[in-house]
Amino acid sequence: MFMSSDIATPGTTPERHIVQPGDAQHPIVLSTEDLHVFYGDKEALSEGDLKFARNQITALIGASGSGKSTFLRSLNRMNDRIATVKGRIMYRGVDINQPDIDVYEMRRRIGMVFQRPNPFAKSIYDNIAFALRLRGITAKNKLDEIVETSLRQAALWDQVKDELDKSALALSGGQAQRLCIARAIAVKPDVLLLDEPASALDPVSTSQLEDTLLKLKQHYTIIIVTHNMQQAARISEYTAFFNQGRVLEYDTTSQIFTNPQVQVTSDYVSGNFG
Ligand SMILES: Nc1ncnc2c1ncn2[C@@H]1O[C@H](COP(=O)(O)OP(=O)(O)OP(=O)(O)O)[C@@H](O)[C@H]1O
Repeated sequence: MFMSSDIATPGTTPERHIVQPGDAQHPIVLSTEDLHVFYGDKEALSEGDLKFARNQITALIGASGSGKSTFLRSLNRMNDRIATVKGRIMYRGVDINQPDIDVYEMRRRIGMVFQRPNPFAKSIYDNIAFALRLRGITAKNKLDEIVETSLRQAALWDQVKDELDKSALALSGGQAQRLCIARAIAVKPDVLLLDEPASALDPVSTSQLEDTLLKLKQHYTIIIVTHNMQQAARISEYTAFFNQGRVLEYDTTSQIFTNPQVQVTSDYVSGNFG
């Protein structure tokens, strides 16, 4: 089932065009309702009500400062200390933007990978085992199993399996970013948020990361901020176009790139803006 809402007067292009995802095969896992984000008294995000469907990749695109990271970071409450986030963030029927939510546990379900790879100054193995031990998993065979599975899912196992004791700081940028993905998935999240995860990577590492994400979507719901249009087109099913703190267009990625309904989206994806 697809829900569409346009705001337009006859004979003009719409100001906004929102087609939300979701069907029996891809039910909605996460959604935002009446979301507003303020830094001090400045409203950085006002119209960003989106739904995200299971086992799909959604790309968030838009010019610098349009609100993509603000939106993404709100989804697992990374903005709690720096911004006021009003509205509902519904995760599997629960509003996680409520004060009584266990934020630590919520972030286990909704994990995040940042722009710059940020491995801990520990061994490759311990980068993954660290959070597991904190959660009470201490049996060596269990830790070994999860470390291996996570590294395999992140497409890093074959490259590092013989040097798990090596410092993670010695990995290349692309490998370090895949280690950060392995670390995020080791705690068995449901949703993965990625904020420009390839911006510090070379083209080969970027391509490997994209292949990894395409495999990971079998298990996770993925939301990715990217400035790279080709990347959004290559990997995502849905794309949201942000402009000045509002989502102006949300639709299937093929529609956004081949037949955008809003003029500003069209200008942006064709490179005439931003
Ligand atoms: N910590 C902060 N304090 C105050 N204002 C902020 C803060 N972070 C972001 N903003 C402002 O909020 C608006 C949206 O910023 P945001 O980083 O979400 O945009 P973006 O689309 O992710 O940009 P970029 O692509 O450059 O990362 C901008 O006007 C920005 O200056």
